Amino acid sequence: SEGTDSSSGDLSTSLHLAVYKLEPSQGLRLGSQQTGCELDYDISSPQYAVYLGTAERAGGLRQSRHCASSETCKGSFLSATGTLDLILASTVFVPEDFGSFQVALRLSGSDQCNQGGLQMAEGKPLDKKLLEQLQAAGRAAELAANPRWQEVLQQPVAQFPVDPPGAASIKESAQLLAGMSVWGPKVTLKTFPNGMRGLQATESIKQGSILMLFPFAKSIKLDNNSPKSPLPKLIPDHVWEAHFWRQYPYNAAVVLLHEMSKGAKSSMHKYLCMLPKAVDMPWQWSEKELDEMQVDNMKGMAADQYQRLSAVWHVLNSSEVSMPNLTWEKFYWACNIISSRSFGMDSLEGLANPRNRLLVGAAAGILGACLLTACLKSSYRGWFRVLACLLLISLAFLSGAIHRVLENSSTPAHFVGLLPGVDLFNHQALLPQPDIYMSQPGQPGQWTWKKPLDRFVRISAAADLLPGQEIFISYGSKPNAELLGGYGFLVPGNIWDVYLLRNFTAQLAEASATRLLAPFVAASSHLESLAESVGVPSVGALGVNADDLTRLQDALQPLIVETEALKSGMAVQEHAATASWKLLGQACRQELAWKATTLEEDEATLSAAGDQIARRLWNALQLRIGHKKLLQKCAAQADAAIVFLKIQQGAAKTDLQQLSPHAPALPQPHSEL
Ligand SMILES: C[S@@+](CC[C@H](N)C(=O)[O-])C[C@H]1O[C@@H](n2cnc3c(N)ncnc32)[C@H](O)[C@@H]1O
Repeated sequence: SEGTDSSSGDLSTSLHLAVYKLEPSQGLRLGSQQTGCELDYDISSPQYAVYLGTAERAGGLRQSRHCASSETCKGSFLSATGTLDLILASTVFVPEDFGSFQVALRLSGSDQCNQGGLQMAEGKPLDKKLLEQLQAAGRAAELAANPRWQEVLQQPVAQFPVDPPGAASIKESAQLLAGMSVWGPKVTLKTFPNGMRGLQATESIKQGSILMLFPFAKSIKLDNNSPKSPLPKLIPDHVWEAHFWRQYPYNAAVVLLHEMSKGAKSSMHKYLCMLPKAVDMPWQWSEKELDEMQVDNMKGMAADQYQRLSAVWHVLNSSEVSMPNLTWEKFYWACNIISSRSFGMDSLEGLANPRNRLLVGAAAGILGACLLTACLKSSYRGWFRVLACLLLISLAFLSGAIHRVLENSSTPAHFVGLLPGVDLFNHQALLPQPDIYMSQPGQPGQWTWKKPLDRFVRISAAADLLPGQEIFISYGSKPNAELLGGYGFLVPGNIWDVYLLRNFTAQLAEASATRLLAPFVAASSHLESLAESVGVPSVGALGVNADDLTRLQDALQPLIVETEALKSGMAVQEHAATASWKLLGQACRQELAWKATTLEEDEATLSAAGDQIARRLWNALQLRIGHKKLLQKCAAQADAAIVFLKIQQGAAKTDLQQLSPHAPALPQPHSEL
C-alpha cells in the first residue's frame, strides 16, 4: 500500500505488514502515542542501506541502527519516556528513487500501546534536525569503517548531466540487466545525482572479492587481428581485406550493426536496448564548437575521423556489401558506441577455440574407451591388461599435458568486444586507483585471458567498497582530450590530464637560433629521444603535466650541458639547469599567451552560462580551463625550480615574490638563453 495508513486492533498479537515507497530526503515515520511500548521491526531486503531511529516527538534522536542493504534487519526499540517515532531514512547517498521496503512491525507492551495503533506517515520530509543526526551517526560509522570514503566524499561532482539518455529507462535497464547473464548480486544500476548512469554497491564488498562475473561467450566480439571477414555472407573476405575498416572501431561496429539488424531475435536484444541512443563525439561538432576547445589540432583530428568514417560508409554502401537498411546515422552511432564502451581483451587461441577443445576431448575419450575395453576383456593376456590399466590412469595426466602444450603454443589473439554489464562502470579519473580491476589481480584496468578455459570475465574489488558508493573502473590513464575524442566525455580535475606543448620544437629552435641549442635541435634524433623520455611519442609537441615537466627538464639539461661544453669547453652544469627550466617555463607561458582567452575569462563564462549551458560548450570550456590550469602549474613549477637553484647557487637576495607563479608576463624571445 502507499500513502497514509493506520491500523488498529490488537497490535500486540498481530503483525502489520506494509510496503512503502519513499522519495529522496523523505522518511517513513511510524509512531506510537504511548510510553513503555516496545516496537519490534523486521525490514526485509531493503534496496539501499537505511538508518532506523527513534525520536521523541519534540525532536532529538534517541536510538539508531544502521541496516545494510539486503540484510534482513530485525530488532526492537522501546518507547521508554515518551511517545516513539520510528524513522526510516537513507542517508549517505539519498537515492533518487528510494525503492520499496517491506516493513513488518509489532507493537507490544501494556494495553495502552494499542491505543491509537501505529501511525504511519509516508512521503513527508523528515525533520531536518533528525535527519542531520541520523546522517552524522551513519557517516561517522562509515567513515570509521573505511577512511577511503573520506576521499570519495570529497570528490567534486560534475554539474553537467554527462550521460546521453539510454534507449531504455533506468528501471527498464535494471530489469534488462537482471535478465542477462551478468552475475553481480551486490551491484545495482542507478542514475546518480549528476545525471550519469552507473553501477553502485548495494552492500559492503571486501577488497579482492569478486563482484561481477560475465560469460565471455555472451559478448559481441571479434578478433581484432584477423584478416577474415566476421560476416563473410554480408562482406566477402576480399572486400574486408582491402579496406582499413578491418581496424578498430569500424570492424566491431559492423558486427554490432549486424546484431542490431536481427531485432528482437538477437540473443543480445536486452543488452542492445540498454545502449545509449546517442554518443556525442567531437568529430560531430561544428568548426566553431571545436574552436572553443582552444586546442590546435582538434579540427584536424575531427576532420580526419570524419573522413575515415565516410570512407568506410562509402564501401558499406557499395554493391559488394549486402547490409540492407543501414543508414549513415546508424553506422556512426555503432562506431561511437564501440569507441566509447568496448573492451580490448587478449585471449589465447588454440584451446580457447571451442572446436579444438572438442577435438582434444573426443580424442581422449576414444583412446580412453579403447583402453577400458582392453582392461575389461578377459581374452587378453594378464600383462597386457595391467599395461592397459596403467595407460588408462596415465591418460588423465596425458590429457593435462596435451592441454598445457596446446596452451603454451597458442597464439594470443586480441579481441575487441562489448561486455554487457561490465560496460556500465564509469571511469575513475579523480583518484589514482579505480575501485575494481578485471580478471588479473594487481593490474587494475588491464587483463589477459590467462587460462584458455577460463570463460568468465571477472570483476574484483580493488578496495573495500561501501554500500551506496558508485563503483568506478579505469579506462586507462587518459588525458581529457583523449577521453573527449574517444569516449565523448571529460572529467574536470582529471589527474591524468596532459597538455601538448605545441611547436615545442619550434620554440627550441627559436631559443637556439642565437645561442645554446643549435646542434641539439638540428639532430632530430635527440628530440625524439627527448620526447620518448617523457613518454610522448610525437616530435614537435610535448605533453606536459607536473611529472613530465621534471622528466623533461632532466632530459633537457644534459643536452644543454653537452652542447655548451662542446662550444666553450667550460663546465656549465649550473647554467644548464637554470636554462632548461627557463625554457620550459617560457614554453608554458608562451602557450598561455597564444590562447584567445584567459583562465579567469573562461571561468567567468562557465559560471555565467549556468545550468542551461550547451553540453558541447561545457566540455570545450572544461577542457581549456583544465589546460590553462595545467600550464600555470607547470610555469609555476619551473619558476620555483629556478628560485631553488638560485638559492642553492648562493645567488642570495632572491625575491620569491618576484616570481609569482601565475604571472602572465612573457619573457622576451631569445632572452637570456
Ligand atoms: C562504458 S560507458 C559507462 C556506462 C555509461 N555511463 C552508461 O550508462 O551506459 C562509457 C560512457 O559513460 C560515460 N562516462 C563514463 N565515465 C564517466 C565519467 N567519469 N564522467 C562522465 N561521463 C562518464 C560517458 O558517456 C562514456 O561514453
